[in-house]
Amino acid sequence: MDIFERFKTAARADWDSYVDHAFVRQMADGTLPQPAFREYLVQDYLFLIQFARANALAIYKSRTLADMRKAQSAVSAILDVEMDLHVRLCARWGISAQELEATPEHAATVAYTRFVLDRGAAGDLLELNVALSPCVIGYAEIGRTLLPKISPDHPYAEWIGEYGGDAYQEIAANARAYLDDLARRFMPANRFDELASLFAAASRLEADFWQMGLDAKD
Ligand SMILES: Cc1ncc(C[n+]2csc(CCO)c2C)c(N)n1
Repeated sequence: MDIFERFKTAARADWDSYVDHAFVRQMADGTLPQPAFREYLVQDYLFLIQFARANALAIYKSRTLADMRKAQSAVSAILDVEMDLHVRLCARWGISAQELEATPEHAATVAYTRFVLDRGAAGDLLELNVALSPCVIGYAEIGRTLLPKISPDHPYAEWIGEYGGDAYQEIAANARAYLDDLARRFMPANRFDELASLFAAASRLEADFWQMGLDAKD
């Protein structure tokens, strides 16, 4: 069992509240109201900006060039690829770049991203990567579960195809292997419980992020 599987098992209820959230179920069956998805998209843009900062923090927390390069490639993936993809997806949903820039962060966005940045700032490279892992790896799990259930004309096919597709599955598999490597290097047995509760907290904050979308009023 790799470390990610051990965290998931220890945090089962919180993990399920995230990957099996009502937002995800409604996205899967196509009943998710469009305003909920739009609210999610706008806040996810703001989330990604902070997520890039958290990966930049991982460069600073690294003590080897190999670790610095891992974090650097995550930063460039977000800044050079993911942000553009996201802005284009938003445009197809009628959300302009100006609207993305002008919208303030929702409390759920602030809570999640600043929690990750704070734990990362106070802790070591492993702690920061544990805080980031539900985000990176959870989306691959959700995409993989949803992809076989949808047809190409499904309203959320593009989002599901992105995260369920081979390219993203490989990114997440690499992140999972890297987390395992970090745990082998930096996690004595007596650190497991503390890191598992950090993993559980990040999973709950992901669930709250979905809930923010569902609570959106048009
Ligand atoms: C709330 C929220 N959680 C996770 C992701 C997934 N995610 C975040 S950054 C990134 C790119 C990794 O290189 C991916 C896939 C998201 N977008 N929004």
